[in-house]
Amino acid sequence: MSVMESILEQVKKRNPGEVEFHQAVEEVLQSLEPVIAKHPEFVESGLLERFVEPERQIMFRVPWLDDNGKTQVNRGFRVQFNSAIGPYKGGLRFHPSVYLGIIKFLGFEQILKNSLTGLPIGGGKGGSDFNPKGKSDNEIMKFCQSFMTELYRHIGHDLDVPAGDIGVGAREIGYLFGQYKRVKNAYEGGVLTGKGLTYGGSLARKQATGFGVIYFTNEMLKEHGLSYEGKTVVISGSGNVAIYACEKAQSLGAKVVAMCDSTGYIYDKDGIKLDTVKRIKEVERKRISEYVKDHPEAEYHDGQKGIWTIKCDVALPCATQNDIDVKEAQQLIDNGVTALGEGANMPCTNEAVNLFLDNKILVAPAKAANAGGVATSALEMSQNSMRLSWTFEEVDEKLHGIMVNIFKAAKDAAKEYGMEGNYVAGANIAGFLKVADAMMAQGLV
Ligand SMILES: NC(=O)C1=CN([C@@H]2O[C@H](COP(=O)(O)OP(=O)(O)OC[C@H]3O[C@@H](n4cnc5c(N)ncnc54)[C@H](O)[C@@H]3O)[C@@H](O)[C@H]2O)C=CC1
Ligand SMILES: O=C(O)CCC(=O)C(=O)O
Repeated sequence: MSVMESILEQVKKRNPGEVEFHQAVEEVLQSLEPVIAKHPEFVESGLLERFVEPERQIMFRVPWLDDNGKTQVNRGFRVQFNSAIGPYKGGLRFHPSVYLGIIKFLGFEQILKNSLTGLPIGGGKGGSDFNPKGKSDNEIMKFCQSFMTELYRHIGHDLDVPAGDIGVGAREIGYLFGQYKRVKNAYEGGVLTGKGLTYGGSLARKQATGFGVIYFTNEMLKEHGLSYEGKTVVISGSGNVAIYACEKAQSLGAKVVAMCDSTGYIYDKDGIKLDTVKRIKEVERKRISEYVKDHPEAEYHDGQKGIWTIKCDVALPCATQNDIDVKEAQQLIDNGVTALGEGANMPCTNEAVNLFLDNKILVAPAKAANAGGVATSALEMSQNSMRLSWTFEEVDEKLHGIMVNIFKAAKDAAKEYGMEGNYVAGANIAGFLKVADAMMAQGLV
């Protein structure tokens, strides 16, 4: 049994049933085979065994009263995975599917993603199995207050800095920040990112992940003599990442023809009218099916997976994990897809990614392509420390520069390790080397 196989076996044994975490670890370990061959000291020092084991995992009860005065109990999580290069940093996800395995896979991916940004941030992730869908504002606030009443003792601007993810946007961050300030009796702006603009948030954070996906994929397309101009694009999701990926792709001349939510997808052959999607999702918080009321020429279809049967040049999964399996990947390939940009975290199964790569489809991996969000969170932390605010253009320019650098790092690492054009392996290797170097320097901790 190889070193990597035995580490993966150990991960499966130690974390039974946490299939998403196993999947994320397996994918990364595979890419690191050539790194280990070049760096036997990583094996000798047991670095990989430490790399796949979170530094700390916190699970807690979150009791709250619903609008009927009934007690509800959810479970809260924060996995502080790796602090070799900076304080733990990563979002909070509120979704009924959340359990320790999901948070652990997200925290693990966050280590490498945050390293790729070139900024001093370690990896962590948190969340709850709380379902915000259908809850009143009052219930969301009560839940957030109860969640923070426990979480506050585990976070801090030099310790662990949460932000948003699925189900956690500006509204939730506001309630979480308010409660943190109250229980700590201190205004510590840098303890959360994704804050509102009136209390320490950064311009362009809202747009950053989606814009970053397009900046990264655009670099990848350019490298292969292509561009977004005139390309047909399909985007899964209609949340924060999907909306701003759509906006930037459209501004580069692409035609985005489809988007979805967890119930179904819309197909507008003339191009999605993004203002309508923003109103439905950001203001009214309704279903994507509402779109066809404004645009009867468009189609709505129940079931979200059907979106991948639509012919496109570029596919951008921006919803959730394992959205694209082998079946959907094959449909995209048969329909002539050229490039895939992962906006969501781990939106493709490992088998689907390998199928794309075997068919010479360009793949922009999530850890690199969606790193613009956390990078801009780190820029928000910098502004909080300096007690000043940059303009939208300043932040956007820095974000663009970061995404260009990440592409170059992934490209160069892939080439150096004999896998030219494989940005999946390149991103894993480039992200890992920095963390591994810091872990070696810091000794057995
Ligand atoms: N918000 C951020 O800054 C970042 C988010 N991400 C990732 O991007 C993805 C989307 O996150 P956000 O846009 O922030 O969340 P969001 O809560 O704003 O939107 C989530 C979207 O995904 C859809 N969705 C959720 N579960 C689904 C399912 N089972 N099937 C189909 N669609 C589903 C929702 O309907 C919604 O359109 C997630 O994988 C998240 O981890 C990655 C980097 C940063
Ligand atoms: O902005 C952040 O700190 C985290 C964003 C996030 O959760 C992610 O990159 O997946």
